[in-house]
Amino acid sequence: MSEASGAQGRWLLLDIGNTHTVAGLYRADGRQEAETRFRTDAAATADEYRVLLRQLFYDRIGADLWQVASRAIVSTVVPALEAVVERACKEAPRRVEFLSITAKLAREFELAIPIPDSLGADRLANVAGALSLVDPPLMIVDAGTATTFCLIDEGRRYIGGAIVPGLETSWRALQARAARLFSVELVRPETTVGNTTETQIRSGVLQGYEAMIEGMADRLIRDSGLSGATLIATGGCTRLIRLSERFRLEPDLTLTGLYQYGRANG
Ligand SMILES: Nc1ncnc2c1ncn2[C@@H]1O[C@H](COP(=O)(O)OP(=O)(O)OP(=O)(O)O)[C@@H](O)[C@H]1O
Ligand SMILES: CC(C)(CO)[C@@H](O)C(=O)NCCC(=O)O
Ligand SMILES: [K+]
Repeated sequence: MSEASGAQGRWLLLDIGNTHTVAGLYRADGRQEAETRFRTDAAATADEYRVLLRQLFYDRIGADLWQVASRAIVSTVVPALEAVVERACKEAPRRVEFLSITAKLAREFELAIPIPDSLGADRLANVAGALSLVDPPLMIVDAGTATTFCLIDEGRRYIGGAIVPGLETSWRALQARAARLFSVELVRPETTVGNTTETQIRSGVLQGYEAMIEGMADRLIRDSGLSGATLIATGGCTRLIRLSERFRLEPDLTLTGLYQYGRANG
């Protein structure tokens, strides 16, 4: 078998968030070969997506993504980009099957909520990913543009959670409204007691956010009755803060879930 044909049948996994898109190239056996991250542009065209993805992956795998990918599995929380990425796949030089995560697809958990279609595709993927790693009950926190919490009970039922403005989202909102506050590099301070504007911002924005996540986790577990739940954390913001040891960090959780959806569907 030639090198080129040996590298076919890869799965392109795309987690399109409101701020960033994470793209992974996976083998059908679940092994990750490459990952890349770029800004989400809700106005991007199918041609732009195809070229951008080809370039980003060429740097990592030294091959043309569109020659090696056989399918694309996509979670998007930006509705306009679903059709765009589907077209990018359709117009690729070789056939790339397109699968978009919705509440209607086959999955290995139940959605025990009144409006299943309203749940973000990234959260569906997170639940699928978490269940492939640990036994329920479990709670997921994903800290991005928004910070989402998802609760899954012992019977593999998603029962609900919470949505909180993201760390950077809330800090930017405050900067826009407070005339005397200025931008600082978000480096975590060891103490919550700041004695300059700069150190107080670092304390409040970073340690304050940790306190929110730790406190919300306690309340969600208390109110759901899911005592003993395993706590899983993901999202780029988890790099800026330090959560307690009870959180298991899984940076690739959403991609892992997209892979699980791919296995359950086709
Ligand atoms: N690979 C990375 N290297 C350094 N910092 C990162 C990285 N990924 C994320 N971050 C930091 O974490 C923040 C949030 O990242 P993440 O990608 O999870 O969320 P987002 O892009 O803000 O949201 P969304 O996933 O909703 O688009 C970023 O703004 C950045 O400060
Ligand atoms: C909450 C976000 C923005 C997090 O990315 C996304 O999952 C979303 O748009 N969700 C829709 C609302 C919901 O999940 O209930
Ligand atoms: K995300």
